[in-house]
Amino acid sequence: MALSLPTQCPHTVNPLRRSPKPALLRRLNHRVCVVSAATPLLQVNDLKAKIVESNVEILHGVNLTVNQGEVHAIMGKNGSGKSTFAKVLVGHPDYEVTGGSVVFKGENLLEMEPEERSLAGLFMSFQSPVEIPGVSNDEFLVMAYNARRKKLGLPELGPLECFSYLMEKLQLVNMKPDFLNRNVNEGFSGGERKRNEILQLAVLGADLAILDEIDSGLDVDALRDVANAVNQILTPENSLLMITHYRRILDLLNPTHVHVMDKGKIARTGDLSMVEAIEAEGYETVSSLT
Ligand SMILES: Nc1ncnc2c1ncn2[C@@H]1O[C@H](COP(=O)(O)OP(=O)(O)OP(=O)(O)O)[C@@H](O)[C@H]1O
Repeated sequence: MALSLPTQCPHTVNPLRRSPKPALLRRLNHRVCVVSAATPLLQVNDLKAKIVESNVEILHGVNLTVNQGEVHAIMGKNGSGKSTFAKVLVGHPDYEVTGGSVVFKGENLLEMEPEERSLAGLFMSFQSPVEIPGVSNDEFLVMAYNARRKKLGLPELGPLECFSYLMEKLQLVNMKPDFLNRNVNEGFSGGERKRNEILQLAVLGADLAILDEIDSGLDVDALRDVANAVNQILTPENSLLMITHYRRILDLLNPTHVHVMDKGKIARTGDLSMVEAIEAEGYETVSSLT
């Protein structure tokens, strides 16, 4: 079966979010669609990258533009390069960029160190969040948050202000305060680690949040909490790039764009209707069009 072109405008308003500033209202396929001012946040052009250790190229020319206020989902077969793409964006040392460009907020992202990328407003939640033995969650969050405030030219928060700020964010992700005293991810269950990643995102804030399979291993209540929190974190000024295999989270986060990655490239871009076709027919449907 051939995939049809999107029947839904990729800029269709997410009812759970504040509307982007409309530059133009257009009626398309009987749906009202807000075309945003389209301020680019991330511009990836023909990005190629290899594994440092083996010299094997995994990304063979990725093209992607994420504008402010957009929610993008990347799907694709196991091993198609989704996580590699996300890790290359945050500067993971296992990979070397061999071609192409990445511009983030008008700056050459590839020239920045991983820490600079984070301070510039890029956040990534890894598929398997790591433990940081000996560092408590609250110490870690306060240190990282104050570093980001410093970068933004804001004064650091003192212990009392930090405590109330962290409590507010804990409530947002529906986590118990005990988690603040525990070492980062040490002894956390798989689902607790994922929730803790969203706590980090809520505390630090981000212009672009990359969530790699944040939904894997979450029970239904945790998935709802995580999606609610992410929907509250999203504004018309920031954006989300999520990697997922499942429709459940897409229904909760209502992406403006859905991409399918295949063999290290974005093979197809559409909307949620494309996910229905994939679920019915599998990824071969998409591959056959590339
Ligand atoms: N550091 C590495 N060392 C060896 N092989 C790697 C490394 N990183 C990625 N690969 C290989 O690159 C390919 C793409 O991996 P990647 O994790 O990006 O896929 P994915 O699309 O995220 O898959 P999944 O849906 O299973 O999570 C795979 O074949 C993987 O084995």
